[in-house]
Amino acid sequence: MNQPIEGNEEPYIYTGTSVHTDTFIRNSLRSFIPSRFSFNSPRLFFNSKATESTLGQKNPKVVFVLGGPGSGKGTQCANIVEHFGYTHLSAGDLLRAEIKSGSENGTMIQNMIKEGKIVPSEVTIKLLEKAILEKDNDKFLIDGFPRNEENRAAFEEVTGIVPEFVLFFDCPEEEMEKRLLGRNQGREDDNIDTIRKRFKVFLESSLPVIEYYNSKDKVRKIDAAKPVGEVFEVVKALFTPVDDKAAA
Ligand SMILES: Nc1ncnc2c1ncn2[C@@H]1O[C@H](COP(=O)(O)OP(=O)(O)O)[C@@H](O)[C@H]1O
Ligand SMILES: O=c1ccn([C@@H]2O[C@H](COP(=O)(O)OP(=O)(O)O)[C@@H](O)[C@H]2O)c(=O)[nH]1
Repeated sequence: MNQPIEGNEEPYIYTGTSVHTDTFIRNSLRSFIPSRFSFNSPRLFFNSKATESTLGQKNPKVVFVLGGPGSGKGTQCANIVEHFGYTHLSAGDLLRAEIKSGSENGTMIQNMIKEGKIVPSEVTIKLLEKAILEKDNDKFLIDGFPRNEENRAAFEEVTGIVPEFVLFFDCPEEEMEKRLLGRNQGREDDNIDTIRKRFKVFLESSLPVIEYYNSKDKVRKIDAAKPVGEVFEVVKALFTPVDDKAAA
């Protein structure tokens, strides 16, 4: 028992079955697993994910909150946090904090935001990962990310996270424009020139992400042009477990 099979000198790491069963599985898998996977990292096989997650053991539940600039994402996230115990991570807030912290990427991020452009995925994903690891919670609202297909694919690849669902706040441009011009948070990008650029980026780059998730039946589209309370009534129903609804 427990003798390595001849010709198999690899260290035994996987502890799920006996050595023989494990060696048999590994030898059987060897013929069709692509060579880029290392047999020294059994976790890559016995995990359902294609690559090792940068989040280690953490496997949080994530809801993406998407919608045009000014559609009310931040406002509704605050309500969801209060009622349902999620942690709110706004990608835009994390990027603005990074500028303020004096980081080496600060100037680049500031210029991108001023132009309404999408910051490189690598930067945003690192900030999101760090925030997820820092918080002692396993339920996150990720607000304003992914903003393009590259963001989406890179995040899934790096973290292994697939969202539970995607909240999409659908709002006409005139309404969003009015809200952004009245937001009054001293944001450098809430001026009419940058707002127009952000709308264009939303239509060209962010809507395809929503279409992608729609094709996977993950999008919950909400009419965000209504007053805050009415929008939240609809949002609330999406977060309330089915059992609770039946009991109510
Ligand atoms: N349903 C709503 N009706 C009217 N104003 C709203 C509504 N939701 C948000 N606002 C206001 O519009 C502005 C933009 O909302 P915000 O939540 O910051 O949007 P986003 O995070 O999508 O950019 C804020 O000043 C907010 O108070
Ligand atoms: O994942 C993100 C989120 C935000 N941004 C930048 O931050 C700006 C503001 O985004 P935020 O979500 O804070 O505000 P919104 O435009 O939705 O009102 C965007 O226009 C982008 O320039 C980015 O590059 N990547």
